[in-house]
Amino acid sequence: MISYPAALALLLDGTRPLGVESLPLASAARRILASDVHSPLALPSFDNAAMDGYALRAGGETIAAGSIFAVAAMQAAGDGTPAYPSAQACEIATGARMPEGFDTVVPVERSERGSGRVRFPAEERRGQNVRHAGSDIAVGARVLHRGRRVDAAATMLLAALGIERVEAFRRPRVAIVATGSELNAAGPLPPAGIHDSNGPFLAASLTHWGAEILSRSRVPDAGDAFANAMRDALDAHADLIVTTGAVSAGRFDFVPSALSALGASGLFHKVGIRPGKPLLAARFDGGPLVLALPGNPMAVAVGYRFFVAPVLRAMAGLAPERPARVRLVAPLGGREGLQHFALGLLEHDEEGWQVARVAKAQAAYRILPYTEATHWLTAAAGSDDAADAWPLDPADAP
Ligand SMILES: Nc1nc2c(c(=O)[nH]1)N[C@H]1C(S)=C(S)[C@@H](COP(=O)(O)OP(=O)(O)OC[C@H]3O[C@@H](n4cnc5c(N)ncnc54)[C@H](O)[C@@H]3O)O[C@H]1N2
Ligand code: MOO
Repeated sequence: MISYPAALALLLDGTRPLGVESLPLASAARRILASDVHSPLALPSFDNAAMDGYALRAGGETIAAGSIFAVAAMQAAGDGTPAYPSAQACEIATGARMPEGFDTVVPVERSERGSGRVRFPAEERRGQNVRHAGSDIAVGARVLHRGRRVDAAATMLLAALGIERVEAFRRPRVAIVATGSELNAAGPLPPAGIHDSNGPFLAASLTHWGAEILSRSRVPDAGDAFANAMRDALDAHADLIVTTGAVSAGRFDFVPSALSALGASGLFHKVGIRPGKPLLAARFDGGPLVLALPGNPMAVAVGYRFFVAPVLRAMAGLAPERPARVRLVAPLGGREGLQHFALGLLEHDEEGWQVARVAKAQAAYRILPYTEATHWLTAAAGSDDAADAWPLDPADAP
């Protein structure tokens, strides 16, 4: 049986970054940048006031308490007047451009206004409350890296720089096939029926990642439906097909033989992990990778998190994810020789340090602990009281 690191290496070896497309910023939310972004502007682009108040030419290092200045003008945000050559002081709004030669802003709360003049009762420092051009970002600086997700913060930055289009990796095209004659859509169930939860889970996870879902089907354990779903996915030029169920050792576990009958070459079947051991990977020559996840819900969650997600990262040109190392409240446990993926909760100890606890009552068929967990935990090399912690959803990983 192949180990998890060896299985992952096989998958990543055969995965290349997808193509690149240019997108308007408004359509780029959650996409992954395919090239570095350099700033076309300085930010701020001009010296401006950090407070509503009075812009001054200070003269010396300080402005003595009780100083009186003549007020010549009002500089509002958006005003383009470059200079007031004969003025000592002008009223100014937060964000308004500092007129040429003005170097200091005194907030309005520390001023006493008279007619045509202003008095400052306390001593003030030269240079205060001015936001200098380029003090956030210099022209030409590399501000976002290739591989960065266009999240809300990146969107704010790109918009501030006036960048209208970005280069992003094409979205991976994924087909989802849930197998099982027991599966039903939401609604009343027949006596031995269950609701399909793996299909909706994968669709939600992949959508959140930013994949394009080509199709999501539910097929019984007999007949041609599975083969037809595979052919449809091939015709639609899927990059990846994710199936669930029918991959283990039982009489109805037809997925391995069906895939090989369709011409897919097996990469591995059964991995030294728990849960998710019966997982299978195959590839259609010149076509999509197939990840056939075992049917139990936690085998699907692990299959998505530790097999599908690393492939999605590689398709977006991203380096492998690095987990955080956390202190464990109690050892992870688990059987020797298998790599265990345990649901965990990051909590705070009495002193406020973050520590990890393994979620109670985990089993491959139990869904409730998954909804209560915050992270996946795996054993950290050489330590019983530490673990590697992976955000529950890989879309949240940097
Ligand atoms: N004799 C053996 N039996 C089993 C083995 C084994 O090695 N030898 N492995 C066990 C493990 S581990 C797992 S995991 C399961 C995986 O089996 P399959 O991939 O063949 O999956 P199914 O038998 O089709 O389903 C397993 C389980 O999951 C439920 N299921 C399936 N699809 C869905 C879905 N879309 N939504 C919700 N639940 C689903 C299904 O009803 C079964 O209860 O096999 C063990 N057995
Ligand atoms: O993958 Mo199975 O769910 O290990 O029990």
